[in-house]
Amino acid sequence: MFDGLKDKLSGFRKDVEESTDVEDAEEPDEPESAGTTESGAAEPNAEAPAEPSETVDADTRDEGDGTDGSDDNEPSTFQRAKAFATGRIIIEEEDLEEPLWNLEMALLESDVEMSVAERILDTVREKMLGESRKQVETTGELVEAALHDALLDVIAVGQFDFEDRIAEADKPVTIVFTGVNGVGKTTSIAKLSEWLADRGYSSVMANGDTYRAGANEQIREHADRLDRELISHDQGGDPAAVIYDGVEYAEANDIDVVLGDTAGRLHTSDDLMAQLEKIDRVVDPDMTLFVDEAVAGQDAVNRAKEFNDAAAIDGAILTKADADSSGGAAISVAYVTGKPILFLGTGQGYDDLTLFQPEELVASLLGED
Ligand SMILES: Nc1nc2c(ncn2[C@@H]2O[C@H](COP(=O)(O)OP(=O)(O)OP(=O)(O)O)[C@@H](O)[C@H]2O)c(=O)[nH]1
Repeated sequence: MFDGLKDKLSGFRKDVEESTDVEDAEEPDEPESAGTTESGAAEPNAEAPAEPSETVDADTRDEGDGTDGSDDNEPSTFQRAKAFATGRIIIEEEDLEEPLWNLEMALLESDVEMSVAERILDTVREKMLGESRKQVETTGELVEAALHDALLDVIAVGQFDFEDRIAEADKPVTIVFTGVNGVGKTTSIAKLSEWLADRGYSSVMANGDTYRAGANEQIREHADRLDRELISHDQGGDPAAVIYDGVEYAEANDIDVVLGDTAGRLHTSDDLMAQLEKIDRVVDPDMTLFVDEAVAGQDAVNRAKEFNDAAAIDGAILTKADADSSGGAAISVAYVTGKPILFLGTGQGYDDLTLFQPEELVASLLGED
């Protein structure tokens, strides 16, 4: 999952390391950095000899000089001071120019939305040139920390605990699903029904997609396989009325959650809005979830924005993440809509629905797990 993006992010780390290595190699063989660094920080040890041939990552090796008698495995205060004094863990703006340009291109190629890529670059730049550089020991760690914060900043927008939300809401909880056809919306409803059952919540499906021929049969197959009740009306019926019947059924039968499908995009966003507004008026759903496929990349991001503009969504489910190498939609949807991704679809089975956890995704993208 998202392997292309993982490779590109590790490319940035290498770029920065190479760019700072070149700088080191070019440094003059004198301790002329004594005084004040470009950042204005005072030199902790102006006597430290410069060692221009060393790379950034070698700077914390204990050279056995015994200056402060510290543990062999720990970089000594002297060594940290020396690294700092010789500028080896200080990243200059110019060191970042080319790596950041490459990173921007890599993000855009991975279908990360433009404003999201810019936000990531701004955060990386700020973290790498800012105070945090003093707390890390190598360029690799600095890049890692900056990317971690920058990715989390965009991915975790609006996150809430879905399970808590279900647990705390009055029952039945009504969830309406919206999104274009063909992206895995119906399968996701079935998967969520199973996910809820695994956590002790019963659910009923209501087919508000009264627009498309064959929609009833399609969702019926899932309902039958999972042994769930399905509420449906004939094609051409009123979607709000179907979901209303679903809520009535849930109330009468002590069912915890109503999962209401809808017809997705109608002819215009006015139609869509009118449909969802009517559902809002008639059943006042607890959540409206937008479903799209991760593999659609930039198209999925644009649709998420469109649907959120037409009728506010509460969160998103990205399907087919198992088949997506780029990761652009997973990185971008929350930042662009202000609403969180709540689940990833990770396969065709009913169990292939994974709660979206920003920290875990970032760790996996950066190879930290
Ligand atoms: N690999 C993979 N396939 C998926 C995933 N989710 C759905 N699919 C497959 O995508 C295909 C379309 O799924 P459906 O749920 O039928 O999608 P749909 O026709 O868009 O449903 P509607 O949106 O209601 O029209 C099916 O073959 C699903 O098995 C997923 O997370 N990973």
